[in-house]
Amino acid sequence: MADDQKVEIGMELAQRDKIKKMFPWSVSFTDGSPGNGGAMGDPSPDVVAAVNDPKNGIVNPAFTPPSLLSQQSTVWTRKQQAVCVRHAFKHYGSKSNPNHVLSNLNMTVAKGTIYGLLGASGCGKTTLLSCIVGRRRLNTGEIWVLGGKPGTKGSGVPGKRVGYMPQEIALYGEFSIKETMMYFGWIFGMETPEIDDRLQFLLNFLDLPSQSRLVKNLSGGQQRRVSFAVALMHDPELLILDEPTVGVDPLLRQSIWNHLVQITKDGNKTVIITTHYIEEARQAHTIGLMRSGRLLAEESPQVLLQTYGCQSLEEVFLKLSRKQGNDATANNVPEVNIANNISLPNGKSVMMIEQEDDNSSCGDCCPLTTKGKTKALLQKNFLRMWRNVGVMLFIFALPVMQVILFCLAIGRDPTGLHLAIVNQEMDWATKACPVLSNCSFTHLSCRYLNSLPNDTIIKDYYPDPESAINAVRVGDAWGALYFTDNFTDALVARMVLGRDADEETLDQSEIRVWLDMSNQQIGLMLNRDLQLSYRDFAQDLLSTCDQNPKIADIPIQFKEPIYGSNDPSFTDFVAPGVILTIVFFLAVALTSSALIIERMEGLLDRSWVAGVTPLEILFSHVITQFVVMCGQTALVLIFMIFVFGVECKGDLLLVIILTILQGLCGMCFGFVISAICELERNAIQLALGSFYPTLLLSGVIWPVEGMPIVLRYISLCLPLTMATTSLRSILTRGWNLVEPDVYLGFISTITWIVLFLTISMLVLKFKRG
Ligand SMILES: Nc1ncnc2c1ncn2[C@@H]1O[C@H](COP(=O)(O)OP(=O)(O)OP(=O)(O)O)[C@@H](O)[C@H]1O
Repeated sequence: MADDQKVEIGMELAQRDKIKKMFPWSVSFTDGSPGNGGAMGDPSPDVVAAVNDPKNGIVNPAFTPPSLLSQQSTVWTRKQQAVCVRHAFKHYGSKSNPNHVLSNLNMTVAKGTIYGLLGASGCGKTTLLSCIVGRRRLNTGEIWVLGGKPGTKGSGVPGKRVGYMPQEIALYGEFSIKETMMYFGWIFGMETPEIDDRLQFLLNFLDLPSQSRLVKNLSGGQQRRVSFAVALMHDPELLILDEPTVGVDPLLRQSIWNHLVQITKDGNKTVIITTHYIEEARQAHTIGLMRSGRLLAEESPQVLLQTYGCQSLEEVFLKLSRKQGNDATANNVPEVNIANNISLPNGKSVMMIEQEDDNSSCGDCCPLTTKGKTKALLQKNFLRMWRNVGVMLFIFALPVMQVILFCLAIGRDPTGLHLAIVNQEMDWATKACPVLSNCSFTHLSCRYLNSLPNDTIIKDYYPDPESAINAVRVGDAWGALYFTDNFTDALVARMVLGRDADEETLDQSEIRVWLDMSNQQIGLMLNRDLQLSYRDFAQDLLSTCDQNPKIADIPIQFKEPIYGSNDPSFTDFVAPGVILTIVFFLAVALTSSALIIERMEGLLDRSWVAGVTPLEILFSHVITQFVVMCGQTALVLIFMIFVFGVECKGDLLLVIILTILQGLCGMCFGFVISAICELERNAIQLALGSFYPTLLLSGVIWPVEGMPIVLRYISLCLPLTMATTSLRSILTRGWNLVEPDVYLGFISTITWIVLFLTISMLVLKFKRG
């Protein structure tokens, strides 16, 4: 050990004794030896005063520029450290198969210094920084940042006291450099002119291209510099930079380091920086050499070089790594804990008093104004949408297209259906219906055939029943009709004789039909048309013969329906559900990946670290989506009701409100997906996967009353079911809010909105592990 170091340690010990004697109840010292560490409760004002009192031979570096520090040793309280990490453990993966990344790591960053965190790839540097800025939480251990634990009121994070440059680029590609700066500047509560000034400085300093260039069009190195500029934007107290010099040319790298040295000179700014260029870290005041989740050493570069007798920091690192490797092989991994004995820029050692933070001393960490942040977040959401033409088209063209396709493709009666007809009364050779000699009309079979709707049915004539049935079998026709050669006489006899008609007469007067019922819609429609045509034919016949046409009817008379029409269409039944499904799932599609994309690009974390809360992020998305939703709802309803004439008997305002609420509900469901899923792929799978079950179970395409009883209850619990019933009641029955069927749809939708929002809030809040 060098002589001057021995002297310092002697001085430190003397000072420890001095303070211990003065304030034995409130302080303790840690020196890395087991059992000699830990916090000791709140500092007494006397301790703080004594610590700051030059008469005690103690200087607080928070108030003294490191460069001006004298030969005295220094005692710091935890409040005066920029960052302090104690016994940090962090693992990824499950408890049964954990990947240990931080293992009992201690780290102390003195205020007003540059701390270079060095280590091999994958040793846990980014994880450590993520925990410091509150992006992740330790499994055990403690972290203090600027006097408070990350995430608490007293800490600098999240908030404007910290500038964070993550390893990912974490910038919005659709933004120009200026828009990027505006966004983060507003989030940090800066005024626009202030941002402009700072922007000009950063453009020059970091040699950035024109401020109007879009970030996505910049080179990788330029993007990293913009990311660095964002961290510097608000001139924070603590800069945490994860590899800011990657992809930066040596000249600019040097000027970045010069800048860092410059800003830390007056002792008010602190920098933690990771870099793979180990030698550039010589300019740091303290170097933390990290390997396998712990610090091998934490000292000034000069002390490290001297202590290990090396020419370069790389050599020191290799030496320490080998040493740790050997120790680990011997199953005796040493814990290098020099965190309580910190080196200052002037090469002096500093002791630390372990002292709990005082959260009330928040000072300048007051919350940022929500107004600026909301402005920034809203502008960001709209700008991202506006710059992305595909998204814009998706947002407004897709609902219109879906409505048009629905109205054109669904609910209309099929046409052009082939029927194989065998009419043995007809002249097969001429395919003509001879006029009866004793009557003014043709055979009744021909007359009946003429009454069939021509647009629906195409008549194909066959000579015998076998060939007609075969035509159905091979798919040439949807059904076969057979008239006996005595059909007309038999039918007349049947009508005249009534109940006295014999079996043969009844048999001969029957029209025999074989239908292909493999397609229910077509089968049922042919069945209906054949029967309705018979009724018309029979009524016509009876009136020709001066008889009451009513005799042809079955004795059930359907009066004018109370709701709907006598000829209801499938479109009327499905339209309400389709309107809501379109709006609901478009909202799901839009939002289900919104947060994931930001999270994957590191943007969500960056905004969080800057002080944006999950609530504010959700709120900004809700507002943006609401505007979009109004546009989509207007388009869907205009096309459905005014262009395609879907009936709306009720209050249009209720229809609009319910549709918008359903859109909001879909959006909130999208947020839940977005919050739960890590990957966009998973979110898409979940959103698509939920589409069909919801559609099938919500009574959109088939009445809920047709489901087994258990499914009915499940169905009623889904967000679309009651809303669909409600909308259907408004549109087709003209009901208003006093009817249970209507107001239950509103209540169910609002309940789901609240539920989804709460779930996404909770997931967003507690997800960071
Ligand atoms: N989200 C995660 N889930 C699981 N493992 C992770 C996750 N993030 C990091 N790891 C693992 O933790 C270890 C440390 O990663 P970290 O990114 O902290 O290293 P690093 O020192 O920053 O590396 P580099 O210098 O290459 O950036 C690595 O083994 C990495 O694979």
